Amino acid sequence: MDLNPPPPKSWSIHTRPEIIAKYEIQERVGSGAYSDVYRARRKSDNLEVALKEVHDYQSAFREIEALQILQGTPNVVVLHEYFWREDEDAVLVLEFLRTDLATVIREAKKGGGLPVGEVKRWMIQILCGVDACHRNMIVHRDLKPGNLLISDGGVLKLADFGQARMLMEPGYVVADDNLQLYEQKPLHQTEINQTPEVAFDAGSSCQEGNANQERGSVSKEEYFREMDELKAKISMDEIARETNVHDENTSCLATCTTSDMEEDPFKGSGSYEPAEGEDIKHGSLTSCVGTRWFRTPELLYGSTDYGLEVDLWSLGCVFTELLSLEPLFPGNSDIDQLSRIINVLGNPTEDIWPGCARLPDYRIISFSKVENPIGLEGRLPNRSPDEILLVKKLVCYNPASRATAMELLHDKYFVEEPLPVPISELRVPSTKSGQDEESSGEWYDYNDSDSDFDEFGPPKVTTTHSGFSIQFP
Ligand SMILES: Nc1ncnc2c1ncn2[C@@H]1O[C@H](COP(=O)(O)OP(=O)(O)OP(=O)(O)O)[C@@H](O)[C@H]1O
Repeated sequence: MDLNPPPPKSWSIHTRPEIIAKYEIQERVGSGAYSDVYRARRKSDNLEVALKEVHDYQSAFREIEALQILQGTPNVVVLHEYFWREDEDAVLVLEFLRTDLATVIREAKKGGGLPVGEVKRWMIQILCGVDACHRNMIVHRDLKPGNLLISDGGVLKLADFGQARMLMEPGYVVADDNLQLYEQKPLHQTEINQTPEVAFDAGSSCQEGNANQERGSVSKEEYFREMDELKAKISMDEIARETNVHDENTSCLATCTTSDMEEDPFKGSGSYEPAEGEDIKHGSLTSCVGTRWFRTPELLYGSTDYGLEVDLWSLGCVFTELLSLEPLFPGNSDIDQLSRIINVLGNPTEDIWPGCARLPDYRIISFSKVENPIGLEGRLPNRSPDEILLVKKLVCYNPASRATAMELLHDKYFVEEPLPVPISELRVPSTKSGQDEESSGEWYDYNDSDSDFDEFGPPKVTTTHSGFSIQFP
């Protein structure tokens, strides 16, 4: 007897003729804030794929745009094609990746740790993926172990570009004097899925008579023209929606304006709204991005003109987790998140982080002086000085001081013994287990445990001309 309930008939993906004509949908394998993901087989050649149905327009647009630009990059998930008809959710056809780095970490914790050679190989692959994004001026904004998917052969791929932003016009690629290392990155070509032809369903299907017509690969110019048309269409829709989205200068913490005083001031801390209302031309981005545990201090203090460096902080948190098998800053609210960071790194000041005092929420929330911050050494007690140094290059207050992905790829850590193991020797879990941030069951393990927030006692809230200020004793 089959104990699994039949899938609800209302799932729109099951009723889309253009999709079921080409793909046999097998099971739902995951869901996120804006999407449902299904495992499926392409009928023509039996290829296993992931169908990601994205329920948010902007998130779908961002993911498609970023993945198109990054196509052919070995450490970024492959987008085979996508379907996007008017008035329906976008469905992205992605290569299917069975597991992720969160599962690797969880398994390692159960099974006695990760050998240094494996840690290095995972790190190199992540760095190659992030470097490819940053060369194209794409900021991912949601790097975390659960978004680093892994193929059966051990190739790690950045995924979930729903919050990604392009910081420059498409086509801009950062030059690098030393491309050699990037090209020589020690990936095994045979293990890399060949990038398939990308078919554009969106542009054609929006036009009468062309629905569901694949057109094969198109030139870059044609692609950007299509994207421009799509953007114009989206912006019309957004006008209607922007009346009730975040103000572009409003941070998660800064939901605490005077008019919101009757509401819980920490309400915004769990909010991961898509970055609507952003004005990239004027350098204004939302600070409500990413998953809290991996979110930078500048975002927590409400910055709206940040850059690629936000990914580098997240990368440092991921690396620390690979080394310690514990999340570095598992905050349970944005304020708790900041307090955990301050307990490790000390209070941020203009001396170590020029410009911090000008961040929107820097004066709104102040913490008592932490006399003896435990430092990253304290969070990585059994790791080598080289490993701690590597993490320090990323997990530092001043965004300008964070090392780039390319700089880290050149770090001597990766060429010293023990050397990174070949990809074929990585131990790859055969399935995925749960999620890696506060929405997961694991969150409860951290929720009441060592929250530094508990130590602060009740905050003192004072009304100011711009809102209010919160002082922790
Ligand atoms: N290509 C893929 N192959 C296999 N599983 C995938 C693939 N892409 C996504 N998934 C799984 O589907 C789930 C949701 O995917 P994803 O994180 O991309 O969606 P999201 O709505 O953007 O999520 P989030 O809430 O993290 O922003 C995750 O568990 C992820 O591991």
